[in-house]
Amino acid sequence: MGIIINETVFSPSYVPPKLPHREQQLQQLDEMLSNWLRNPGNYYPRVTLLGRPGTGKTVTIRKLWELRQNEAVARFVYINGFLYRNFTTIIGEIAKSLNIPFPRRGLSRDEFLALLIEHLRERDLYLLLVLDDAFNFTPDILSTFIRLGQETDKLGAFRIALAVVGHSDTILNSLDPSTRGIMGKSIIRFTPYTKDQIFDILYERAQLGLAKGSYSEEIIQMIADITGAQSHLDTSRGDARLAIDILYRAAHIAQQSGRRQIMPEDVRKSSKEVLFGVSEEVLQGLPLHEKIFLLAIVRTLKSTRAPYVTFGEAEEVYKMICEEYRERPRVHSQLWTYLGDLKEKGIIETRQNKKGEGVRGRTTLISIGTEPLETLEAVLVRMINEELR
Ligand SMILES: Nc1ncnc2c1ncn2[C@@H]1O[C@H](COP(=O)(O)OP(=O)(O)OP(=O)(O)O)[C@@H](O)[C@H]1O
Repeated sequence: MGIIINETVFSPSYVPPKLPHREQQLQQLDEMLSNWLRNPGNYYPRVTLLGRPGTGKTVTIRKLWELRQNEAVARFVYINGFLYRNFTTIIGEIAKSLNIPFPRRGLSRDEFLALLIEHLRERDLYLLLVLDDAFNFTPDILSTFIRLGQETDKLGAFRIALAVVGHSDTILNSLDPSTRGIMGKSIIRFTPYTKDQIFDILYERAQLGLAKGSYSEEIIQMIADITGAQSHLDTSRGDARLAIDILYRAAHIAQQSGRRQIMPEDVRKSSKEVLFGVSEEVLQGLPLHEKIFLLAIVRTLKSTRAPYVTFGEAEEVYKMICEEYRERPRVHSQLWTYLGDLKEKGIIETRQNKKGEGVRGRTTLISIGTEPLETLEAVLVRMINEELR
């Protein structure tokens, strides 16, 4: 049996049974929408979901629908802004998902909109319209659909609830003030996932999709470390999609090589496929002893085949390499400075060990997640040799 036991778990449209760390957002959405979904028509609910890519906006709104669809009178209509950008394709797609016969062209925008509302009234349909990745729409088109929800039919019913999904406030700021006013302040924010949060998400996904025993907590942690944000304010990371992708690719690589377990090197390879690896220029710019220290980390990781090494282990190996090269080792505190710099440059990751990880006391654990060790070692050795020649 292979490592990946359920492919669908890794597909983009999959909605997992649980959404760790999105309980609050889900509840907010529920409060804003579920009454209307059950008993629509009296008002126009609208909400904006904002957050960086991969922070769970789409999956959270899909989850809300999954939870409420049985009791809902309204329908769910999902429009992806990457796929449908101009007015006629959007309105055509709405009609298609409601099974409404609709002319493709020949009407003005206002006529199309009036026709849609009329069809909704005739068939007594209500819809929760989700405009995902709405930054792909021009402000003009977005405004049109925001305003559409304000229209009532002949009987005075509001037929539409609207969820606009985007990456940042820019999407609202680009609207004219009165349309922005319609969306109001009902914004739900999705902050970048921290390392611990990504860990939880990945662990659940691994349990659902991978064979038992094919992954270790350390492997999951390793991926969480390279993809998770340092804090909720760190917007350069925190993308759950990327993390899941790396896990999937690593599983695939391990499976392809006929193994039953994912190894750290699989993670390095797969993350290199999706992240930018370490550039040679950055390596070249490091001081000689920072290079040697990095080489020590690489060699320790290689020889132990573990995802992490301790600072102490790396320091030992560093001293040995210095001896080889007949270099005087730099002092302990200098190595700490190097470590900080290597981390800053995204070449290594560090974290404090947790209890029971087989290391006594609190130690700093060092890992390299984005570059296969072989290549890194070869490049470093070449650079160090050149410098010492
Ligand atoms: N809290 C979570 N629990 C489990 N899986 C999650 C969670 N958040 C995100 N994911 C998963 O991460 C991936 C990306 O999530 P999603 O598509 O919802 O992100 P998004 O914020 O809509 O991103 P984008 O702005 O790029 O569209 C999906 O596979 C989703 O299932």
